[in-house]
Amino acid sequence: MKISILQMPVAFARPDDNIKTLRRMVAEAMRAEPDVLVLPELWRLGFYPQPIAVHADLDGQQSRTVLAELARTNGVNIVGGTVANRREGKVYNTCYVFDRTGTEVASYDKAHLFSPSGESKDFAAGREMVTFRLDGVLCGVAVCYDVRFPEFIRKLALEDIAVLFLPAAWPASRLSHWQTLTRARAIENQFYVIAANEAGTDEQGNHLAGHSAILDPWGEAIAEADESEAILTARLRPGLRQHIRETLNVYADRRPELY
Ligand SMILES: O=C(O)CCC(=O)C(=O)O
Repeated sequence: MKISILQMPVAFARPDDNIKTLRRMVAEAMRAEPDVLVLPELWRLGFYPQPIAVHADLDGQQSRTVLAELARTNGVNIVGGTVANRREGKVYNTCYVFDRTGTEVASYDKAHLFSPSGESKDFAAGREMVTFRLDGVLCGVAVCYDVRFPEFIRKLALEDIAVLFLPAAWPASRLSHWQTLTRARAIENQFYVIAANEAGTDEQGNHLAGHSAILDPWGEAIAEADESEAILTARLRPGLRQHIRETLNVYADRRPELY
């Protein structure tokens, strides 16, 4: 499986400009013939204009239409970052996933909302973990702040996912946390982590960390971006996870009766 992360620079509260950037970057990324494209968190708006209910995409319709079309016309799977979407009077921070035919195969509402920035007041929290298959590979998704909750990620790991997608809008001021936590989740769970962050500084002065990375199940970054706009591509090795688990099998040595 070949994966390309689109480390997008996001224009604050300007969906049409962001959709243009997305289309440009998808066209460029497709030259490497990836199997999966991965977008960052809140790529349509930035993190995040208020009141969010006014800016949010109604039931994700605009975003889902664009993502489904890009998946279908390019014949590529898309893990669509996240989109603020309004449904039943609430706003969720949701990741939509599409297969190569443009069919939506999963959607995940971010479960842990970042209270320091007020996200937990403005958004409603998801209530479910989500797994899905892309080209037959079992995958899971978590969003940004979710990475700070290892018990949540471990639950996804116990579903036996091979790849964790992690769209984010992670600030530059906590870059070391981003790098450490994403790597730790890959090492402790022995799966691939596809950490897809935004790039640049938006009009509100939010300085995003960039540094998207593709981490293998040994915790090595097989591809890593710097701070600026980037398309980051790497091929996952199908046998590596199995090999690592045969060498150092933390799953066999767990003591769940103690915790
Ligand atoms: O956990 C952090 O430091 C950043 C989290 C965040 O920005 C988010 O969840 O959107």
